[in-house]
Amino acid sequence: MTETANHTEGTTLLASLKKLSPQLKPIIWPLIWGLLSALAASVVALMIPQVYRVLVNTALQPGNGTGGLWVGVGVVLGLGIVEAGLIALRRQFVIVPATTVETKMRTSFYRHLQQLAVEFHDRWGSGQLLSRAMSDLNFMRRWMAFGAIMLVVTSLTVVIGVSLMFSMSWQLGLIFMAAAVPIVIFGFRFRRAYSRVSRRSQDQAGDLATAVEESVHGIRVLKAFGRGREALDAFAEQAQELQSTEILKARSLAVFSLVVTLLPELALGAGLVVGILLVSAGSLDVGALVAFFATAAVVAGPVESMGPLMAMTLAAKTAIQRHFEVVDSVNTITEPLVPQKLSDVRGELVFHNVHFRYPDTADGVPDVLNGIDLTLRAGETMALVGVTGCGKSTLLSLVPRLFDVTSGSITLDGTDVRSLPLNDLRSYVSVAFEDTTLFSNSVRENVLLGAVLPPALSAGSLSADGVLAQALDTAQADFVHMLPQGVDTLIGEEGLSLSGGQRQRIALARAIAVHPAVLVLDDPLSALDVNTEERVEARLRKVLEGTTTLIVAHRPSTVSMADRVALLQDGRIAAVGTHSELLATNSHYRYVLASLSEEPQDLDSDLEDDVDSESEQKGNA
Ligand SMILES: Nc1ncnc2c1ncn2[C@@H]1O[C@H](COP(=O)(O)OP(=O)(O)OP(=O)(O)O)[C@@H](O)[C@H]1O
Repeated sequence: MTETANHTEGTTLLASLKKLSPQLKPIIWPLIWGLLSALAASVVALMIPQVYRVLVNTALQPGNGTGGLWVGVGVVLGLGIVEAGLIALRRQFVIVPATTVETKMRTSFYRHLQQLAVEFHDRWGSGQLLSRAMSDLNFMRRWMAFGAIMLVVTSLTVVIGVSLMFSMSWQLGLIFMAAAVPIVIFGFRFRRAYSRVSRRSQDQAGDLATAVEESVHGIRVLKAFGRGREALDAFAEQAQELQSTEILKARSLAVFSLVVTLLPELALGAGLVVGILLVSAGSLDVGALVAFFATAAVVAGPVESMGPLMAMTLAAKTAIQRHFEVVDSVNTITEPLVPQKLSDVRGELVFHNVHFRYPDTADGVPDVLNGIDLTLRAGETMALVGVTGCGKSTLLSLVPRLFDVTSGSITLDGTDVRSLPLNDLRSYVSVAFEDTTLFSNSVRENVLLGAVLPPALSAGSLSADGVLAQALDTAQADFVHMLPQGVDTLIGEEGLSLSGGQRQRIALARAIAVHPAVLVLDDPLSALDVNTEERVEARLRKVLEGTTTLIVAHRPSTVSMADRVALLQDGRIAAVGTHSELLATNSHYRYVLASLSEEPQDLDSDLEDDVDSESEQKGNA
């Protein structure tokens, strides 16, 4: 299930701006200067018709010399240059502050996403988060730097311009104003309809981004099952829905723009007739008539831009809402109020009557974990066994607090894991999952992701290269040395493709490189062939001596490397003992073991073995 639109319709623009105010505060002065520059540019533009008025009434009158005319032309030219300069100044004032705010908001959005619990990410589609991090913030920046300023300036320009028009002729001014009444009424209706459709289009764009992300991520599955056609059809349908919304949005804006352009034009047409009648009746001079229409031409620009500016403002309002829906999401995995420090971590891990249920579990369904009591002695390796779906991965995810227990507690050396600072806990507990995620980085960076490296390492400890080599060796990931640039080869999504087994071994090396006190392994060897697994286990046993290890086992060979085995059944630990003890005494254990899967094949690893043996033979020859 993915979260898409938490519609917060009814939120006013003012409320949205209030949310944005902490971000706007530091740049308020550049924004004000930008606004003043834009306003000054508009005032200068409105002064030009007044020069025309003087020119028509004086310099252009018969008998006057050309001197006044040239002065007038010079003034108009000068005002034009000043107007252009002021427009450039507005950009200069706002560009850097607005992009700085955008970058800061994007970074804090990303930081918040990282801090939010896994439970949040389970609910939200990645495309929704992507579109909020990218296009919504882009909208906001463009609105801050341009839309908001121009909306204020445009409104003021219209007010000043219309006042000037009234001062030249109140009759013509009234005719022009008559057009404003239907525009205002229509504007209110437009605002409500456009807000709704703008929200829909931004949400649909997010869903579409999720669809692209999912199909790119799962391209192999789609191809293997020949479902490309269906995926394309579903995508095309979604894209068409977005297209319909965009058309609706554009139509709504087009109608509004038509109204705000057409009505003033009609009013001006009527005004021209009345104006000529007024001039011929001697109650208006020609200069004032010329200036009236020149001012109307200046005012027409801002009036026409009202539609797009309103649309931009409403889109920005939606973008602000969408942004804060994520930023205001409460992090359920929080730092302890009174953090406790562990001075020397031994690694004794105890589960005390642990209960857990996923937040969206239906009423009446029992807890996934229903009273887990389990003790892992410091340094011991314990395998966790149970039928599929019984909650093994869930149990493991509670140790590094990817989820928190619903009740009960988990202690590390007697301290509740919820009392430890999260960073400390996650440096004591290292995890490798069956589904491996590698980042678009070099092998080196992937493996050393969580490792504590010099100068933080104490004297006598391994260098970064030493840690890397040891981790790769333990995880039997020596194949990386055969990659084009060795450990500096780019892997992950944008790098070299690796086999499932190779990916698992790098992920295992990453967990080992941390040198944790507690290692939590969620079936990380599932894609390895038996020979490689045996070699990995032999190395692991040596390197991880003294490391408490909890390993989910799906194969008898994994179970056999453990000191003890815990059997998970119906949300509880049904039995704990050595492999042979449980085999002898527990029928459910025998049943689970018998149902464990056949050994998978890591074909690349076989190939590596072939290459290894070939090179050995060549070496011997
Ligand atoms: N994020 C989640 N939200 C809701 N329910 C979940 C979530 N993850 C797992 N579950 C449910 O919790 C139960 C236990 O799942 P879990 O993955 O822990 O089992 P498992 O024993 O590790 O299974 P397997 O051996 O197949 O890996 C399952 O019924 C599963 O559907």
